[in-house]
Amino acid sequence: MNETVIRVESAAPYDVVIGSGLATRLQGLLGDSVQRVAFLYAAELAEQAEPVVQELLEHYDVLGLGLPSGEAQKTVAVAADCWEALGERGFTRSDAVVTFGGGATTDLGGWVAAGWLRGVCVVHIPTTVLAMVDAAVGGKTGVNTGAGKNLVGAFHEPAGVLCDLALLETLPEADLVAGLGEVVKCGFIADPEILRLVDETDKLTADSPVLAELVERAIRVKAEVVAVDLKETGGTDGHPGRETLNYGHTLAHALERHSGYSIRHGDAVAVGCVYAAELARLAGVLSDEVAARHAPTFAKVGLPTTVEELGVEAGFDDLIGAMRVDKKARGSVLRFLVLHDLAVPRILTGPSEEQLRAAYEVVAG
Ligand SMILES: NC(=O)c1ccc[n+]([C@@H]2O[C@H](COP(=O)([O-])OP(=O)(O)OC[C@H]3O[C@@H](n4cnc5c(N)ncnc54)[C@H](O)[C@@H]3O)[C@@H](O)[C@H]2O)c1
Ligand SMILES: O=C(O)C(=O)C[C@@H](O)[C@H](O)[C@H](O)COP(=O)(O)O
Ligand SMILES: [Zn+2]
Repeated sequence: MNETVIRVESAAPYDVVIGSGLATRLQGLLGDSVQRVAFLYAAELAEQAEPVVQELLEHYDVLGLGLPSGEAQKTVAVAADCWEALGERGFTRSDAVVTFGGGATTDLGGWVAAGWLRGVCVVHIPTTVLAMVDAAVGGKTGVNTGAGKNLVGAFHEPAGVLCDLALLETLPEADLVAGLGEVVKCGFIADPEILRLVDETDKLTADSPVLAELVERAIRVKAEVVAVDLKETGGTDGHPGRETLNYGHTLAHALERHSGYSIRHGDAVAVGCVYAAELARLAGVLSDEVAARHAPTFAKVGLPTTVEELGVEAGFDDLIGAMRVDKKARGSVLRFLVLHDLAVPRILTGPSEEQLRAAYEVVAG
């Protein structure tokens, strides 16, 4: 397969490489001064990780750390265990972390790298669609706390991201579909061609060329946004900057927390985007037509579009508390990323409780 390289033009630019059999790229990304590499991998992916481990063993002193499955690894305790292991092995600032797994692993592993000695080199090898198009790119790292999702973390950009599409062959269909939640999100916030491709394609599988194009397009959206506003301080000319990537996430994160993290992030994002579209329509800033395009497009790839389809039992009052710890909130004022049109993202500040509830009725199911 041909390689595609997308450069993230941030303060310390790095490449996102899309291709197959990319392990041999690691040495070039890690540089010559690295002696020790902590290889943080989703333990259930030990077999898929073997070629990467062999490559690392040829060049480095490797500390393998297998992590719990999925969201269970995104805790302060798991990160603390990793830091203890790095300490015992004498990791210095010239050593590095390599992650291998889905978004939960790149978030946790990225934060371990961000925290160790206040920041060491990290390279991500994402193994899910979601991690390739979103979590591994852009340097947001972190873990969950009792109050909610991703509440502790740091911005810590990788030295590179290696997206081996062949790894998607073992990804369960439900996880592949969930990853498309973030891809369709990118279609609405920035690249409507994504929506056209989704509307015109019947089934997206791991080996489909359309999937490869969607992955590439979504990475380009993310790379462009984080290059101009890494730390989410805001955009210019009314563009919300990095907060754009948070479309649908205010409700999504609250639903994830309420479910005890038993639902997939990408599924929750799909419902959250339908909610944000309805909220924007009720606030009078989005047309009926664009709002109505949301649910069918997410549903086209097999994503849920109501809370009922997500399998979560929650009323509005069960969720509003968690929505208030959303990072876009300021004091007691909620701020939502909404659209004024396709690819025209804006912030909606302080919608009324009546609007928040009315929009929820539409997605409740
Ligand atoms: N930092 C960011 O910018 C960012 C962006 C989006 C999402 N996220 C985070 O990413 C997480 C969701 O990531 P996810 O959807 O990748 O889920 P995940 O990391 O929980 O992975 C889902 C499951 O798939 C398994 N898996 C991964 N790759 C596989 C493969 N190739 N074959 C077979 N099984 C495989 C994992 O081990 C896990 O059990 C959430 O915690 C979310 O908050 C972060
Ligand atoms: O990269 C970003 O910025 C995003 O908002 C991308 C989201 O898809 C991702 O889920 C992110 O982790 C959410 O960020 P958070 O700051 O709300 O935790
Ligand atoms: Zn997300």
